[in-house]
Amino acid sequence: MTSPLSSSPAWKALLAHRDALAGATAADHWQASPERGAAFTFPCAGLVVDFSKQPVAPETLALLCALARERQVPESIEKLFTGEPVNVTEGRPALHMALRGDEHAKVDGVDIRVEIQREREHFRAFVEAVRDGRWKGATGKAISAVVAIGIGGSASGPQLVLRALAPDHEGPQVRFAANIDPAELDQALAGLDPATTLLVVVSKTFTTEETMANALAARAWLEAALGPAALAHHVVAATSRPDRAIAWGLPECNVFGFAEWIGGRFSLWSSAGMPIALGLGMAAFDHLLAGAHAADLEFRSTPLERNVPALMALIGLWNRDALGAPHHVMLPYAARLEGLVLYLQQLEMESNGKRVTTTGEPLDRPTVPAIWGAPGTTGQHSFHQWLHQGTEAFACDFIVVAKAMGSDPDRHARLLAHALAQSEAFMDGLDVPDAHKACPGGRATTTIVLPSLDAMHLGALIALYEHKVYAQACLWGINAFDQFGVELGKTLAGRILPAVRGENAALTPATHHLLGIIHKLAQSD
Ligand SMILES: O=P(O)(O)OC[C@H]1O[C@](O)(CO)[C@@H](O)[C@@H]1O
Repeated sequence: MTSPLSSSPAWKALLAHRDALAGATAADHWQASPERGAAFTFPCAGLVVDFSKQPVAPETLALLCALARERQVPESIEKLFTGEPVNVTEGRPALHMALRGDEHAKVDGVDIRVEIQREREHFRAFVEAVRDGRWKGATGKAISAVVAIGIGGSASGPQLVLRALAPDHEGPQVRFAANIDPAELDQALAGLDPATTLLVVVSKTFTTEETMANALAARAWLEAALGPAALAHHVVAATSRPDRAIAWGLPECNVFGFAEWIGGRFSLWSSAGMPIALGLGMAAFDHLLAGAHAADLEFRSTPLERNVPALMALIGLWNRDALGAPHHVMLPYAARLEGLVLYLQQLEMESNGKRVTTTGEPLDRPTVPAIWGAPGTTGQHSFHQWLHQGTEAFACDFIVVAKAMGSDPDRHARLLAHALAQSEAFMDGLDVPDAHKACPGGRATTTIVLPSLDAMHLGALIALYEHKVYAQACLWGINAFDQFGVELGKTLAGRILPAVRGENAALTPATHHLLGIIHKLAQSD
């Protein structure tokens, strides 16, 4: 049984400390200690993370680290890296780090490095053949476009990375189709020539409804133009169930495997990252892995007091559970990091959106806050009003890139000025007599600075958040690696579908009522 946080002596000490702080904000702490910048800023894997605008005093960090020790976070980190079955409900390890470093040797007594190496070589040879034109389509033409079909963790990582890095790399254009809404695949295929298009079906399970329906439709599009024999030249799969991909009709050599102990939302480092490697090249893919590996090494070996992912987790817990902030807003000040918000929503909310402990007892504290956001400066003209003058408590992460991206250093300077201005405004607010114009300030923010937006630093950034999520799960005593909550909707959709199609199906009165409205409107002129 995992003991509840509220009975923990370290947690009680933190709550007493919170009460003693009497609502002191980061601005108050800055006023008391103008040197605090250096004390609350830490490097990690080439990034620099500034926690100085968080409402924490040195003693807060010390107490949070004591809590982490009491909750055995260092031991849990070691369990993660040594391949213990930290995914307790599914009885398996979560060893995505093994895809980006070779110090993780064994699962169930078997040396996993051999299989990882074999899969990576198969993957590398294929990616290079496609990119240099040796891989030919059914009519002898090289591939110039890739359509990646997958959803959730089988899409959002590659989408994030490609949107961030494709402008700096040559390669085939890569499009995505995730949603079962036919509009999405139609749009992804629009204007493409089947003879020069490669379909990459990414699905850990190879059963996900959206992916399988889209894959079938895309296959029909291909075969209508090139005939059934084209499949072997134009479709590949990345999956942990190669048997299913082969049964679906793919030749074995077109199927790129990855292990079952790689969770979907942690899979971009595996063959599920195929769209990344095809779009950017193997060198960039290797750099992405290297950046993440650097973050892994630091997470595993740095003492808690300077361990950035652990501090992100602890300060997140402080804001969520001690100060009661139900929102965590992600503000990448880089248009090319647009995909980060959706990616982090799945990573954090699918992992830690839980209400029971690893042993099934109800939790006595709230878990992950709602994760949402948008790139700055776009979001400034949308929800920032709510952030500055709304009534809800939130914490926020700024992600900024120091070196200019794009064609115009001056607009990059303006972008940075806005990031700095927002972070200052959130902390200091505006104290004026006109209540309509006053901003309370006192908002908690962390700023993560990337020297430049490249594969290495992006890999490190993603790994920081992965490890934050795990450390936070350890603090709450929950399993970050399952997602049983998503199953209910899938089962119900399967039951309701016949009725939507006009066939017989038992519906609840409420669903019957709503479907009646939809059917009526669908038939109206
Ligand atoms: O890769 P698969 O098996 O198609 O699953 C896609 C996604 O569906 C989920 O299982 C549930 O949304 C995610 O965890 C996963 O990333």
